[in-house]
Amino acid sequence: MKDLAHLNKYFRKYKWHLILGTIFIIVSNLFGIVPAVVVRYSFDLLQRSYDIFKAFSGFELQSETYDVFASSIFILGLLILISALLKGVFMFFMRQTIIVMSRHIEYDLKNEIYEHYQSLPLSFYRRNNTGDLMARISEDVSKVRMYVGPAIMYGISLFTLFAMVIPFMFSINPRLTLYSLIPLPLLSLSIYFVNNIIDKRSEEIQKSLSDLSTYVQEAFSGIRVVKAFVRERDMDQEFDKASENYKDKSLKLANVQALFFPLIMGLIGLSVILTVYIGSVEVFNGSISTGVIAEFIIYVNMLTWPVASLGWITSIIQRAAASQRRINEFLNTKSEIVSTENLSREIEGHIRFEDVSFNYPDSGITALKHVSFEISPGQSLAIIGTTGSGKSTIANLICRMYDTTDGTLTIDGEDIRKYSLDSVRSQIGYVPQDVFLFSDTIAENIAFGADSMETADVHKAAADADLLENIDRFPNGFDTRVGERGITLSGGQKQRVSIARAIAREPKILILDDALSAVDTKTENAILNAMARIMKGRTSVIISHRVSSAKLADKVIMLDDGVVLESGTHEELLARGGAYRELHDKQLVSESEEKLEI
Ligand SMILES: Nc1ncnc2c1ncn2[C@@H]1O[C@H](COP(=O)(O)OP(=O)(O)OP(=O)(O)O)[C@@H](O)[C@H]1O
Repeated sequence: MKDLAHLNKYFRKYKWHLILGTIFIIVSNLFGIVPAVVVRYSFDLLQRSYDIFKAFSGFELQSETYDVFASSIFILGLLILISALLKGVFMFFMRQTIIVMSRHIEYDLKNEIYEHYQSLPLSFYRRNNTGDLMARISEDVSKVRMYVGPAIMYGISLFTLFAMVIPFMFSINPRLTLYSLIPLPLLSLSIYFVNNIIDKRSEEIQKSLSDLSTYVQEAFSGIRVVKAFVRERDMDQEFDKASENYKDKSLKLANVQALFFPLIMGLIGLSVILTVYIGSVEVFNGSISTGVIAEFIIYVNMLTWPVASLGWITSIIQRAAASQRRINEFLNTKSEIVSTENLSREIEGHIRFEDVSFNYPDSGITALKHVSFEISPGQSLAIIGTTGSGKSTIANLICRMYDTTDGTLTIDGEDIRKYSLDSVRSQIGYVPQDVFLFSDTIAENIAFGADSMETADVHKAAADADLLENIDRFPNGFDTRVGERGITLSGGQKQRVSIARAIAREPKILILDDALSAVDTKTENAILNAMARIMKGRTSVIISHRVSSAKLADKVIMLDDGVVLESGTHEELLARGGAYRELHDKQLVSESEEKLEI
């Protein structure tokens, strides 16, 4: 329950909704009680009028007695109608305040979680899967909303109604009150249990539905592989299985739901029978009038729903507490990547790694061992190495996705930790290894890195990334939508959109992480030449498996298993005749073989 305390700040924020809502609940309950009292008066009036009516039998006055009775009943009926109307009006206000408050809190909480997610480091995203992140911001928040909305509303209503009605009933007749209320706790308990079963089964359904959608999503994003390997029938059968599982779970839920209403109706019926029986005994004893029986039946009906909702409210609160616990778990996760001095300034692009070692926090893998190198402002550095040698890790450290385990990384002579994260990252153009495009237009994808960008700048970036010719061939040009994750573009086109996005923001440091792997050597050369022009006065880091990417760089370092094997210029390394030379010769041979095959 203490987990729900996180929401108190929101109750404070929306205190007027809560206070007004409570007042509306009390007033609407008051207007609910009035008809019951009026019904008692009406019954008693009927009894007395009938006695008088009989006594005047055969006299002229008899019809007058009837007229008086009829007009009194009319007024009482009108009173009931007005009370019902006013109750309805105040119920409307009650929902307009409390349920509206719950929607505001839901909105605020979602924003709070989303904002917090964004501040968390990459390691957090590696530890938690996307499904879990999404579930906490959608399903868990919805469960919490049920607590701040309906549960609070029905809880206050229940409390105020009990406080008003039960003492009133006792003041009329304690024995009848006790008997008519006996089945109600039973009702509350059974609803609590049935509701728990319903919730558990609903959760199972939710889980099988999410399995089903994950399956479908994966099947469609991998549709190329599915078709190429002719696995459609197999995938069909798998879908059938997942779908059947969902159907079975839904049928099981329908069984319990079918029990819900008969149970409530049965217990209400029991209360009414007890009220009529004990009420009749009391009438015979002369302690109450018959009108009280009718009045009590109304009270029992009035109390039934709130009592029934007690079981429901309890299970909502339990579930909300569990959901809020999960949400708090994420909200209490703090990012260890924080700025020490919030330094925010324009950088020149001087990067220095000093004896840097790095272990990935989750796997414990040592990706870099005592790495040292330096890039002066405006210089370009190529990092060449085999798979898993630690090249992307260097890019991750420069973008401050992680902090070094040992050694220091400085930018313009200042430890990278001193800079504000936004300040560093906004001056870096990063082209990641696994290109990610948003399902938007090409122009929007290129302009993504800036708050606003002129069309001319978008076109210039596309031209520099050697993309213009391709775009001109699309019927909608820059307004071509790239489909989910860029499915409508070729691998090389996607890479070049990603490069255009990075250079469009005119970064001080540009990092290309194996960004030219999907383009041929000719395009690679064209892009690198354009890059040399654009990056004049800016620092660039070109990560690649291919020696051909290193030719134009001012400096080259060769990595192997997290260690810098060789460093120098392309020519120096070739002349040295070491590992770089070996790789160069091997790649030269395979390239000429490829050309021969063509
Ligand atoms: N997020 C991660 N969590 C744990 N270990 C990682 C993570 N990313 C990379 N590694 C490990 O760190 C080592 C270096 O990986 P890195 O991605 O830097 O290599 P790379 O040289 O860029 O390889 P490639 O050229 O294949 O992309 C590898 O052994 C890899 O398994």
